[in-house]
Amino acid sequence: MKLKALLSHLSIPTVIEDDPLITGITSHSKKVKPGNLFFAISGVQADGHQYIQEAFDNGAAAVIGEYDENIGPGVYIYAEETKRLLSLAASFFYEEPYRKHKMTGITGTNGKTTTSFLLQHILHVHGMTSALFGTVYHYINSEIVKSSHTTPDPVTLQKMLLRSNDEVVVMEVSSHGIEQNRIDGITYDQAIFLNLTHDHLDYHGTMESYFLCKSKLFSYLKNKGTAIICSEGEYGKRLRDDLRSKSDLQIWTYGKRKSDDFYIEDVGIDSFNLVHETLQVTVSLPLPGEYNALNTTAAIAAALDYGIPIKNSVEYLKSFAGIPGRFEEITLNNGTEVIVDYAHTPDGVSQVLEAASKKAGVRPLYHVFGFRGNRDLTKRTEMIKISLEYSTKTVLTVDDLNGLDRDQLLQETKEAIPRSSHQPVIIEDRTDAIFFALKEAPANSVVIITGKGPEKYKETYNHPSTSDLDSVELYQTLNKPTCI
Ligand SMILES: CC(=O)N[C@H]1[C@@H](OP(=O)(O)OP(=O)(O)OC[C@H]2O[C@@H](n3ccc(=O)[nH]c3=O)[C@H](O)[C@@H]2O)O[C@H](CO)[C@@H](O)[C@@H]1O[C@H](C)C(=O)N[C@@H](C)C(=O)N[C@H](CCC(=O)O)C(=O)O
Ligand SMILES: Nc1ncnc2c1ncn2[C@@H]1O[C@H](COP(=O)(O)OP(=O)(O)OP(=O)(O)O)[C@@H](O)[C@H]1O
Repeated sequence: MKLKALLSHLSIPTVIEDDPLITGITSHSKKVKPGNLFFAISGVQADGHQYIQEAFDNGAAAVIGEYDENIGPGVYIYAEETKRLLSLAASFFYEEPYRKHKMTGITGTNGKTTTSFLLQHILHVHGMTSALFGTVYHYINSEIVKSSHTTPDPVTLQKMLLRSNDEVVVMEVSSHGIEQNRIDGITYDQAIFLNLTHDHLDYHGTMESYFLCKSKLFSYLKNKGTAIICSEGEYGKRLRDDLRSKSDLQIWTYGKRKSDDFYIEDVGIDSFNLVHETLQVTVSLPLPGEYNALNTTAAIAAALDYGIPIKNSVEYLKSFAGIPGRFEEITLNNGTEVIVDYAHTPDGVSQVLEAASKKAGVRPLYHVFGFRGNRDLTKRTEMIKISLEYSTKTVLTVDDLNGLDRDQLLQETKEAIPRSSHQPVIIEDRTDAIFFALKEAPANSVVIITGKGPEKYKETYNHPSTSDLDSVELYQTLNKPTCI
């Protein structure tokens, strides 16, 4: 593609003489290959304008930056909002690959992974191929691809859309992805709003700006595209009302009220009732908890929008095999049930502990969790309070240091503990904390470990490169009953 054609698409006015062939697009100077177009971006950690010389040294054909002065030895083009332009340029360069697919974007504080797995399962059993881009992994052309971001950077994202030959692409869309324009240059057929609760305030500052960011996903819908909105919670209702007043979208709500287009009732341990128009069906819960009845309903509604009858989806979900680290269960030799879950927000922890305590009934419930360094500090006290409320014993440990000093994270964790007669136990090493809970919990109890799900431990533990489930399995092995 020629540079001038690309600039014209981006509506960047310029009078340059050269019109070099652009061989690729990047915003990282070290990834520049000869003939690439480099976008200089001012980021959180670094300023791409400092690397323009390096980009030219590596063979950049041209650079687009936000400094209104000629920088470097080659073709430099001034433009505003290089983050947005990078995404638009990548989409145009790869010939708008979203057009090959039916595109689903899923956003919300919690439940994106769960809902995307449920929807993908329905699509597959129905015989539709689908890609999945998300936190646990990306899945393209029936192959698993490692995921470093929930919503990848724009160039990676456009390459993935190009590479995928799948009929549908189901994408988790994070608020970071929206805020950083990673999804610009994509138009969605359907978008799902799951919920909005306390998280990421270190990044968004206030719930209001977090909401405005999340709701922006719906401006990427095509004309008459479908908005599927959970109307539980104030933000879902607000989004529904905002969209109803100013768009020509098909808006479907789901929730616990009869006024919802998809209405759920009688959520039990194993099943719930779903009502849509004149149809009433009993749905077997693919995962425990009322929140999963809502996630399931979102997936069923999305599938219906793609032409899959509700009764079929309900049938297909009976063979759903679960999701790594989302209410993943293992039973110990002494009858104790262990649940590994990814809950890492106050709402997530509250929802999963409610489901776990229903499971436990009168049996003791032990909860092991910790916090990630350098992340939203303001949610921590609330999470500990919720844990103390539901659990017989709370064992606090460390999640990931994420660049923070271990002692500092422990100090911050201690400071987050609310005054209460019922206090948590603190055990620094995560594996030790898990072993402690498994040993201490009487036979036939329930132990829930939250925060990391399937992720491997990183820098902080005595058993690095294991996951919570690995630690539970290691405990089982070490405590095998001996046969006489
Ligand atoms: C805070 C944040 O989100 N940062 C993301 C952002 O980085 P940035 O633009 O601030 O980049 P930067 O590191 O400051 O560098 C600025 C520019 O200089 C360039 N540079 C830098 C160094 C160099 O040698 N040469 C060079 O050209 C960089 O390529 C970049 O263009 O854009 C990058 C490319 O898209 C992301 O990789 C990076 O994600 C960081 C690593 C990250 O951890 N992000 C997390 C918080 C995130 O995005 N998470 C969400 C899920 C959240 C959730 O729901 O839990 C996700 O979608 O994954
Ligand atoms: N609808 C929901 N409402 C509240 N909590 C939920 C909901 N769905 C899932 N959770 C909780 O949140 C945890 C994370 O779920 P999931 O991975 O599906 O969310 P996510 O939005 O993809 O999170 P992330 O983007 O951080 O990976 C689950 O393990 C569960 O404890």
